[in-house]
Amino acid sequence: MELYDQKFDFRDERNLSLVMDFYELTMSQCYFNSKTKDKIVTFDLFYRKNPDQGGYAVFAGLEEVIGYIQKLHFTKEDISYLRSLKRFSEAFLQYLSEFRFTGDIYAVKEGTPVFPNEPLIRVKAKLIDAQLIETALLLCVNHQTMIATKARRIVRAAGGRAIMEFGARRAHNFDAANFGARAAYIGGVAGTATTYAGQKFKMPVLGTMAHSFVQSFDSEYEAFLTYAQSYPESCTVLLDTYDTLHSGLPNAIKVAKQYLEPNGYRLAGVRIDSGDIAYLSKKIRKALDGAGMQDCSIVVSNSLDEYLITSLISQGAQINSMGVGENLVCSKSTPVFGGVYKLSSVFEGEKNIPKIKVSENVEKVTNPGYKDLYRIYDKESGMALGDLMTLHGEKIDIDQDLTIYHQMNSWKNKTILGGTYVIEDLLQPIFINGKLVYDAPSLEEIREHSKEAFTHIWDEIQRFEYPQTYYVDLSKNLLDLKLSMLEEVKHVK
Ligand SMILES: Nc1ncnc2c1ncn2[C@@H]1O[C@H](COP(=O)(O)OP(=O)(O)OP(=O)(O)O)[C@@H](O)[C@H]1O
Ligand SMILES: O=P(O)(O)OC[C@H]1O[C@H](OP(=O)(O)OP(=O)(O)O)[C@H](O)[C@@H]1O
Ligand SMILES: O=C(O)c1cccnc1
Repeated sequence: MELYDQKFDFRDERNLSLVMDFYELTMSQCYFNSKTKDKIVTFDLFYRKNPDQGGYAVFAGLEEVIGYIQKLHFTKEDISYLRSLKRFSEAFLQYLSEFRFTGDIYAVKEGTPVFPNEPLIRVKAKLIDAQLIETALLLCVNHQTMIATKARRIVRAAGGRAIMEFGARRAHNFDAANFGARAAYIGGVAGTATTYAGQKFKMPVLGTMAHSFVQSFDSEYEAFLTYAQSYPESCTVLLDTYDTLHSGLPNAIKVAKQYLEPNGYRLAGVRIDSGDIAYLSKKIRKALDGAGMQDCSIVVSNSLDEYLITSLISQGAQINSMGVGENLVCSKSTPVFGGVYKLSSVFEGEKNIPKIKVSENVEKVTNPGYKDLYRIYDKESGMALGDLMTLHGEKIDIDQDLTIYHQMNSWKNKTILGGTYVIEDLLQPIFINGKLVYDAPSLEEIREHSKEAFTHIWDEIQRFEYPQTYYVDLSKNLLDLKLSMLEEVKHVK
């Protein structure tokens, strides 16, 4: 079988099959030894809390999930290693050596705004197949969704000013830098400083210059001039190596006037990387404008995040674009996205038996059953009214009134009048019987989809402070099932 039977922007040639928690393998051997081996089950991947007390997340990481599943196989070396652990029978190792994922996977499109407790990925597969992919699914989705969400927040704060992703040097490792750049692009940044990400994911690469460049010349002027001579059409100089206002700025203007402009070019930009950004940027704007350089951009950087950016803009800082590193690529304020993967049902022949995970903490009680997920839009405004989980196969007639229920309480419900709404099936087929059926969009298309999808989400959901909670509701059938299962569990206890 071809490792990749689909065109992707990025192909990871590494064999990452064993990037799985050891218990996936030990449990799978138990399934193999028991009659549960070929049992068909369903799992949901979902998360419980929005990052940064925000109102949403941006789903990302699916393409890497697809790549992993397509390639998932155990090589001779993998099998030898597993044998050396003395935990696995020869029969099971033989089974693993022929293993390929054979199940169905449905998922939300990358870039889609998503909300707590709804299935972002739904797996229907043999128990072993569904178990073995758990770690990779969570790893890819948790990382990239976290970064895409952070990027979206930073881009929103920037209010139309371009954000450059500068994080590779602070990223936790190579993959975090590259996939972080990819996810940031989905979240709306203009490009990345990480050249590899540009090459592999076909996203724009951007950048200015470092302090070391300026330091390496005898004078700051000479450094700026040398750079301008090499890149007369796209020269952005760094002002703060010695003294932003008294050395960097006059030298930048001097290079513009004495070299660039006489040769028919303009100084593209100046970057500030320390000091009081609001104060300095205002002074710099005034000086540049006074020198007839209204088109020269002011780029700022220095541990920026969505809150600092909001503050700088409210202080009247004169900023055209920003470089953001550590707070974006490490999602410093919310460094973990808590996606989980829970069993939701088991098939016995054609019969589907819903399963629930109970917790003292009401928020941690899972939504049972093999489910579908719909987004409901107001027909007139096009705005999303909420998301609805139903039992798989429940039909929604958009000409009829639709009552949607809170995830725990039947008295908290809302009826949407028939004819006033439209629905979107959010779970797209990705794999059917192990075969990839998804025509993966390009990264550019994913980014566009994300931007467009957010125009349907009310601003009240997207704001940073105390955002409104987006409705993620249940159909009556699903709520009744959940409540009756909770009652049953109470009796069992
Ligand atoms: N006007 C401002 N309002 C709020 N925060 C600001 C403003 N100007 C700069 N900042 C932020 O304050 C922090 C200042 O960082 P820091 O204390 O390291 O000073 P610095 O200017 O970077 O000094 P250094 O010369 O050591 O680089 C940065 O995160 C920066 O983005
Ligand atoms: O602050 P962040 O949001 O993480 O953005 C990246 C930072 O990395 C660079 O600094 P660094 O001191 O590493 O190198 P430099 O000499 O190029 O400034 C750059 O100047 C930014 O300040
Ligand atoms: O191009 C830049 O200015 C840049 C890139 C990475 C980190 N800091 C700055």
